[in-house]
Amino acid sequence: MNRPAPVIFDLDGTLVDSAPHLGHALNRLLGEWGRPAVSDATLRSLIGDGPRLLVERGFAAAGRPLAAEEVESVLPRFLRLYAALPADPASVYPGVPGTLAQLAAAGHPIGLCTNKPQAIARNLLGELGLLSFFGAVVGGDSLPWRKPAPEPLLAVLDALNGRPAGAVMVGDGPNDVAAARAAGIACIVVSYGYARGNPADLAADRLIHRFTDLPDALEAIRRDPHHPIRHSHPAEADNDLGC
Ligand SMILES: O=C(O)COP(=O)(O)O
Ligand SMILES: [Mg+2]
Repeated sequence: MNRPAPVIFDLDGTLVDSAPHLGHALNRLLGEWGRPAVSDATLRSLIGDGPRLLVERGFAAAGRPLAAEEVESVLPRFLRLYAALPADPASVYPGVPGTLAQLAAAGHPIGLCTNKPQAIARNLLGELGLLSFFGAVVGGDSLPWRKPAPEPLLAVLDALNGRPAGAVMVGDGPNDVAAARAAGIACIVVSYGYARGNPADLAADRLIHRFTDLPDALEAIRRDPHHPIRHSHPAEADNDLGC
C-alpha cells in the first residue's frame, strides 16, 4: 500500500483566525502614526501576503502610503506589537487539533507553508500546542520567494522527505492555489478564511466548509485525482466558522 500523501497547510485563515491579533497590532501602529483604524473587513482583505504588504496596504488604506524608508522602521515595530500578543487558543478554527491528530495517526507527513515570518509562525503554533504535528515549517522569510511562488511549498515537501505524487496543499487564498498549481500538486481550499472574494472562484480541487471535512476531501482526491471541482454542500457547514 502507498504511503499516505504529505499534506501542507497554510496558517492564517486556514488553521488560525489571526485577523483579530493582526488587526490589533496594525491599528495600534496606525494610531501611533496618527492614522485612523482600518475596519475588520479591510483588515481581512490585507492578509495573506506577509507582514510587509499588510503594513504597506494598511497605511495606504488609512490615508496615504508610507515612503519606502518609513516602511523599514514601521515593519519591525509592527512585528514587535504582533509578537507580543499572547496566542489565543480560541483563534484555532474548530476541529483543527483533532483533525491534525487524525491525519498524523494515519501516517500523513504534515508541513506548514505560510507567508508569515517563520519564527512567528513556529512560536504561534507552539503556543497553541500544534507545533508537534509539523515535520517542516517554511515561512515567508525562509527563502527569497514566498507564495504564490512554488519554491516554499517544494521546500516543505523536500524537508518532509521528497515530492511524492499525491501531495496536497490546504489553504484559504489565491496564493495557496497558485503555489500548489505551480508546484504541480492538488489544492483544497477552506471557505472560512481570507479569500478576498468568493472562495469558490479560486478553482481549487476541492472546497471545504469545515476543517473536519478535510480527511474526506483528501480521500476523494486520492481516489479521483483528475476530476472537476466538487464542493461539499454549504448547507452542511456549521455556522460557527465565521463563513
Ligand atoms: O499574510 C500573512 O502574514 C500570512 O498568511 P498565510 O499564513 O495565509 O500565508
Ligand atoms: Mg492564508
